Amino acid sequence: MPTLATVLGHPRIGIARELKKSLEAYWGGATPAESLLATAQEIRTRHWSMMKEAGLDQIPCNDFSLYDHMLDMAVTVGAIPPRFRKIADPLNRYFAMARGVQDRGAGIDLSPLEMTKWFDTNYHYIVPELSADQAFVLDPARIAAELAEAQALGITPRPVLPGPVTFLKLSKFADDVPSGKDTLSLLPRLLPVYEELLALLSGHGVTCVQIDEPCLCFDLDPALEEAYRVALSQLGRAARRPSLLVAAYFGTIGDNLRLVTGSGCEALHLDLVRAPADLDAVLTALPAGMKLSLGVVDGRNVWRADLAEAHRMVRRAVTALGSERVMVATSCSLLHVPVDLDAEKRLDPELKSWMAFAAQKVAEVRLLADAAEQDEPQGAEFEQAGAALARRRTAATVTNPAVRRRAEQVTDAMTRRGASFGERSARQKLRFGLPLLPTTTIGSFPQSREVREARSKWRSGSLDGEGYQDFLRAEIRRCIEMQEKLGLDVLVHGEFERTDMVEYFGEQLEGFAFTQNGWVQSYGSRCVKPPVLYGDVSRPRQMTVQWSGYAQSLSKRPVKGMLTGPVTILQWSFVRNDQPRSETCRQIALALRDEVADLEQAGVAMIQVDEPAIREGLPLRRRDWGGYLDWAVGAFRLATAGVSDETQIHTHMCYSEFGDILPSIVAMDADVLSIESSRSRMEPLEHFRQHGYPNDVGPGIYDIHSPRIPTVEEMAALLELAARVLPVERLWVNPDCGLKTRGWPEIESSLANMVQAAAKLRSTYSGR
Ligand SMILES: CN1c2c(nc(N)[nH]c2=O)NC[C@@H]1CNc1ccc(C(=O)N[C@@H](CCC(=O)N[C@@H](CCC(=O)N[C@@H](CCC(=O)O)C(=O)O)C(=O)O)C(=O)O)cc1
Ligand SMILES: N[C@@H](CCS)C(=O)O
Ligand SMILES: [Zn+2]
Repeated sequence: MPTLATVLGHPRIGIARELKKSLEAYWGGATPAESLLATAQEIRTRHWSMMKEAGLDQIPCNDFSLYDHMLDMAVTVGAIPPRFRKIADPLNRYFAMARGVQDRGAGIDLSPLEMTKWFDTNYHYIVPELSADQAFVLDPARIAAELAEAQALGITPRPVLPGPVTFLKLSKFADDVPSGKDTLSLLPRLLPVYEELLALLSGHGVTCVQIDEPCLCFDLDPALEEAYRVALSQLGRAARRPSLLVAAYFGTIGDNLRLVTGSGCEALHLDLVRAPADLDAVLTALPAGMKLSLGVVDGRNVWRADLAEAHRMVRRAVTALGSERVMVATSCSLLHVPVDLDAEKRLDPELKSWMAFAAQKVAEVRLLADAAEQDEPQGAEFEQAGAALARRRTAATVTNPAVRRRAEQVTDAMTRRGASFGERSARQKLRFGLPLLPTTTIGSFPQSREVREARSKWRSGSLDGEGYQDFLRAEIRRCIEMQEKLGLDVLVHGEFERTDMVEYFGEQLEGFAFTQNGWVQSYGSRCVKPPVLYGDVSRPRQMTVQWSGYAQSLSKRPVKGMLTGPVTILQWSFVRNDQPRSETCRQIALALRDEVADLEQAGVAMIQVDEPAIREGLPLRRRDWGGYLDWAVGAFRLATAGVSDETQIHTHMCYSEFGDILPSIVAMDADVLSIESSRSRMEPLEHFRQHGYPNDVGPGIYDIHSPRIPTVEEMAALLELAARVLPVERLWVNPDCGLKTRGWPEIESSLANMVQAAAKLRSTYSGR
């Protein structure tokens, strides 16, 4: 049998974000469920047909989702939290779990499930919420329907399931379950449902199922290791089942390899882009008869594969195992890359020749599988790929000698503020004269339809540069007036000029390129278009001074300058893979350092440098954390430490648990740190207390992910909790994150309540 070609999953939003548009139309009541379901089916059909035509041997199914694949699995195994069970319609219930429901007239207020980062990616999954005595019941309707759809197209579908251990490890218990209980304890109850599902799939003619177990790339504690031992061998022994491909990705499987090799499962997938050294280890350890799927085409980036290098790996595997035991695959699901490079009409042709999106990666996988028997791969495709790579390695557009010289000259002193936080804080207090518990926001205000339309008109030429600038200045003015009216103490300009907090900065910097359709799902219907960082980074002009400077000129209150930090720009871009990420990050930091200096020079006395992605960038293995955190914290400090002691540096983080990297957050030495904390009822602050976090903190008290308007009382209660944990003199009052996804009326009410909540606490604490 020849070497098979496959991928681990496909993007699902559609090249023109059809799923996003259809979802939002359905949620807004503009279209019925049937039209959403029809769009979803069209997208699936198009993608399956494309993969079939490209000649993939096994094609993923059940990797599609209307919102999120972890939420889908929760529904499939019947993990529906009690508060949603009274919603009879399955689709309404599904979206209620994802987004919450509030109908004040009807007295309904259901908070959604939590959402958090999917490993070290910018994708957010819905966290399944389990009860202490959780029972699991199979609901195979969706999987079976999707399978039938795929089979009707004449393809060989390979259903993809989040594996039972990863599913439980990434789940949480509901708040009323006493802490200390491990979700893995539910494994004995969950496994029979997986067995039942496998039997059902087998009955429907499925020959292979992909069990996604990216948690195999973590360091396993004894409980997790035991869970793997039990789960994989129990599934391996299951009586009636298709063959099982256990997929580990996003890192090295390392020693955890033995948990799969000893399991009785038929195949193992490894991420050989992240962990090329795993190949040798697996070739000696793989039991006779077990197949190996080689993740040699990068599912996390947009660069064309080094086909010669990938081919060498395939050859090593084929020589050791025989071609029938080898599959060629992408390193992980293609969820993290855009759909088709051919749709890009404006990219520089040379840069484009270095790149590959999902459709091109599918072709690369096929090509490599076809060449598996050849010692020297032949053909135009291999030659073209080699030539493009050679040109990329020597391209003048990639290297900027001045940037390199400057990066080499960075000194430790450049990463240190002049005075200690205590001294800086005293000077800043004198300068700003802020009240106890100062109120502020995180930066963005609604990206309304008008804002998006104005930008769209400017981009298409129907609004000229001056008109667009006037429009943005009017938005800023309105935003400043509104914040003054609400009584906020520290203002922001509102970020109306940004499409996105990374794309905007990429657009201002040299070394980045942009796509027209390079959308990647971030969560639910929300997408991002990561810029492509291909060369040395420099700042040809000021990026934000005109907006922040203008905003500051409108008010006597301080207006925070607003930048995205170097690690977040790096993390949320498609980054060059021809030099270490640390080097690229340092270049971005230097460009930001210049912007920070210009803001300060322009009279902007508070500057916020957002780093929401710092935790996300953490490698899966703990032994790699120190190296990453050193350069990541160093880059933030390099970007921010050039200012005077009287200039106040803020930073902001969200979407992640920060407890385990607190020493590094302390080392960032920002004067003020705002964090997301309202949904977890200030839980993160306990870590801050334990570690003695020394600088100012703004714990979010307003959940901006939900349209519901928090009351004065509930926000005051959250502040009260915060004040019990940290000194009130070091607390700020703010929402969890930016307000760009919200509407004006709801934020006016919410912020008014937030200001009142601060006033309430201020009167309690100021006399003490
Ligand atoms: C803070 N977050 C971010 C992450 N990653 C980023 N790269 N950026 C982030 O901000 N990761 C963690 C979180 C994730 N959160 C979000 C929140 C919201 C979005 C979001 O709303 N995305 C938008 C796309 C934003 C954008 O680029 N907009 C463009 C294009 C707008 C558009 O669709 N235009 C229309 C025409 C105009 C119209 O009529 O409306 C069109 O092209 O058809 C812009 O503003 O110009 C989304 O739509 O999903 C993402 C992550
Ligand atoms: N300043 C940004 C941070 C988002 S994480 C915003 O307010 O949208
Ligand atoms: Zn945020």
